[in-house]
Amino acid sequence: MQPTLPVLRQAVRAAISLGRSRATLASRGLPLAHHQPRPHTGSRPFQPPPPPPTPSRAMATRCAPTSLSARETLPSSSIRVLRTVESVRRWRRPHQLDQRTVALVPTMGALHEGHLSLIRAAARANHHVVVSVYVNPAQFGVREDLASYPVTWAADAAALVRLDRELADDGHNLGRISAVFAPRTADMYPSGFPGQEVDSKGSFVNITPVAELLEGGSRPTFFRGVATVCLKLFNIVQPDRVYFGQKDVQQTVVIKKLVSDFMLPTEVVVGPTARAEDGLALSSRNVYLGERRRAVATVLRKGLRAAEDAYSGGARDRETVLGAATKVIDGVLAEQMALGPEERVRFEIEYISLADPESMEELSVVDPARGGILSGAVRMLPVEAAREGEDLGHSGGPLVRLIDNIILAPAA
Ligand SMILES: Nc1ncnc2c1ncn2[C@@H]1O[C@H](COP(=O)(O)OP(=O)(O)OP(=O)(O)O)[C@@H](O)[C@H]1O
Ligand SMILES: CC(C)(CO)[C@@H](O)C(=O)[O-]
Ligand code: BAL
Repeated sequence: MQPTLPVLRQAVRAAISLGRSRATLASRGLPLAHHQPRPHTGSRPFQPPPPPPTPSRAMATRCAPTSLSARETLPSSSIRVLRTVESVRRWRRPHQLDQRTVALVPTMGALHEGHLSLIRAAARANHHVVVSVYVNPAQFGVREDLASYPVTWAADAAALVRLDRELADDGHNLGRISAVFAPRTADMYPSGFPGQEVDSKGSFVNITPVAELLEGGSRPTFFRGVATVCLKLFNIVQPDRVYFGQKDVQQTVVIKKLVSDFMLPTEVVVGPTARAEDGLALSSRNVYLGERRRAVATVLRKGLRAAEDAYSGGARDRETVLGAATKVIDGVLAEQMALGPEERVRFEIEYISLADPESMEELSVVDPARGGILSGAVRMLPVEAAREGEDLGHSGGPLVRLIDNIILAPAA
């Protein structure tokens, strides 16, 4: 049975006014989008590491050591492909001695312009850029669809080679892409993969309370997995700088705390959110929307922009700032629900937040000297009735969860 407009409206309001991390309508499962691997067309295929297994302790410890050529590179490029901790350490050592700066851009692959913008920023300011491509099972909840997370190795390799050429041709960069680090789970979790359950035992990094809020409320093991894998990556690569995207704003807060609380000798650089022309934040998951849902997926961005406008217009209190977002989101919902099942798009706002930029705690009033973070998550529900020949997105258009945010900068 599908929720009625008033019920959906009420859920949006409830989530906003209570600052909760889940709307009451939202179910707890978080299916991630499915993926069709793209065929490789090049003559020297980039051999990907095995796709992420559905991890189990037994599987992670059973994996055989990788035996690959010592000097593997991406096709037609000098970009080294490093697969083991030891190979990164060997690559890294001379750069420590010759005082060349090394930047790390951690990714889960399925590269898009957002990732590339981070790599460009890293190349501008560092001698060497290492891009890690690793779908970290520990940050996926047990009900999330780790097995079908997009894995596009050949396309990622081609994108990195293209970008590296662009960086070489542009005289303004200090460095280029020197290496891709694509490890296996057995290498990243040498004691055996600890599992994805909330009560899994293992060596974890917990950055609380920030990791429990908002995204962490919806995805209870998410930031534990992110902080743990990032600490591993930082220890392996020993980067002078690490680059993260503002799109995952709470992740940047968690990483900054990780770096400062564990005295890691690296600088955290946050790159702006790369967006499509209509403002939708680029995300690996957008390909699963299909044209109909893609057109409405900007609803979160529109709501956040309205809240930002309210703030710019002088509003400081939560009700007025977030009320502006609710009004816009309600309007989009009303428009959609007036349409028939073959035309409309259904969505659920999971949360809309106005939070402190350092703690991510909800604010009732914004102190302009500190600023704030407007953020939200929307669940784009599968279409109810497909039109004849309609392209519903990759894998038939599953539920897609999207996030976005706007930083309310502190007054100068
Ligand atoms: N649109 C974007 N603009 C800038 N940075 C981005 C953008 N999208 C992702 N990033 C950053 O790229 C890094 C790797 O992110 P990730 O590989 O998870 O991509 P993603 O598109 O966010 O995928 P997902 O759909 O799983 O959220 C993170 O630091 C993330 O914040
Ligand atoms: C930082 C990260 C690569 C850790 O797996 C991931 O959370 C991501 O892609 O944002
Ligand atoms: N960009 C965040 C990675 C994730 O959603 O798991």
